[in-house]
Amino acid sequence: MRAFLVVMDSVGIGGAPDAGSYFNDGHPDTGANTVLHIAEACARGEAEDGRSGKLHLPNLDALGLGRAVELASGTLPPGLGAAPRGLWGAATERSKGKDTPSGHWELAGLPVPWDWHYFPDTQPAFPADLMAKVCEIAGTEGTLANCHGSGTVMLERFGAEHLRTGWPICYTSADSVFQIAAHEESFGLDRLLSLCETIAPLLHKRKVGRVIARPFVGQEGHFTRTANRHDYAIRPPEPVLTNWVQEAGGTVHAVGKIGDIFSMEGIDALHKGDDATLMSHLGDLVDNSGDGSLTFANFVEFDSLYGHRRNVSGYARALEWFDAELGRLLPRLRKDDMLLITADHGNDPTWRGTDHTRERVPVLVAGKGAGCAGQVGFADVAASVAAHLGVAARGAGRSFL
Ligand SMILES: O=P(O)(O)O[C@H]1O[C@H](CO)[C@@H](O)[C@H]1O
Ligand SMILES: [Mn+2]
Ligand SMILES: [Mn+2]
Repeated sequence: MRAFLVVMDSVGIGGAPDAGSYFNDGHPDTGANTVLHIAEACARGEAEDGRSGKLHLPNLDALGLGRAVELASGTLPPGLGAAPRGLWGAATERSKGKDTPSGHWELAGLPVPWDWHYFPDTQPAFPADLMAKVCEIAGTEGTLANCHGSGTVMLERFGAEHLRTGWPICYTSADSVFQIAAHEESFGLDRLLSLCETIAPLLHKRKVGRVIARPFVGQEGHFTRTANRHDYAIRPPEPVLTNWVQEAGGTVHAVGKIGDIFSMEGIDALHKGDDATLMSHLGDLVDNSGDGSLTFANFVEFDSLYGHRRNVSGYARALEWFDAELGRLLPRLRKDDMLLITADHGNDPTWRGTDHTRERVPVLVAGKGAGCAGQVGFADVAASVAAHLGVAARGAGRSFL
């Protein structure tokens, strides 16, 4: 018996009761709904780049995706809504944060027990003592940006100046993050990573969730970010699902960003790469992982390549790719395995701004029961995975199995 917990990063389904307390460009997230709005854009023929027509997700829908959107938000997305054959529901987050660590920690049984520190959307956004420390560690006379912004826009605005001055580009978002972009060759990748690692404890002490290194390459007008991004995240303050499973003797495989998000807490093996590579790692683990193991996977490209970039066609393509891959994975599960698909927050590509959107998320379970689990909490996911593996859950949730 094994468990596969798969997070489709940012694949929200609307309906969050507290969406009005979260913002994009100063406007509340009320009404944001990632899956519904993508499906509606597809049905209107407005997502035709590299794909065509209605959103086609037969495998996710057969697990209950369409019905989960309806349960979460009251509207059935066009093209979805088949009668689910497994156990399905919608989960509501209670942590005060619509970012990746908040979502994943709560899915792993630990609602965030504090208020994250967010930097104000002012210029400068960062306190002077912090920037002085960055300069001291980097050995530069100054820094660039010092504001809220989208990473690709930051490179367009400050990339050339960065090459001229050698100063690191420091920016943030609606999340509790401190991001540093620097050129891999002219500034140096190792130097950027060591700067981020050295400054991280100072930020963590102030309850900033993550320092993110954002290396890039290229010349003015053609800057591109590389896969060498690295997140330095606060360590979860209490044991989470990965620890519970590991302490009970099960092997824990982390696929994708999971290692970073949990600071490697309770993780035995790490499998990294772009989403296509991660899917082949997940396939290998479905074929070969041992009895009692937990595989915890995050597929980030929905969010990083399409959600933040407000690219509706790209997001639809990524969903359709994932769905087709899922169709190849499901028949390979063993009869007592459970595969649970969920998400960590929303990132509605039709919404204003470039930040995440506060939403409910789908809970789609293959291999374990059938029917509607109803409205559940994020932490109930951890309790259910633990229950399936026969491991004692110590978190805030209750099993819906
Ligand atoms: O715009 P980019 O640099 O992709 O940054 C995004 O990525 C961060 C971490 O997921 C988010 O907080 C958002 O700022
Ligand atoms: Mn995320
Ligand atoms: Mn994101």
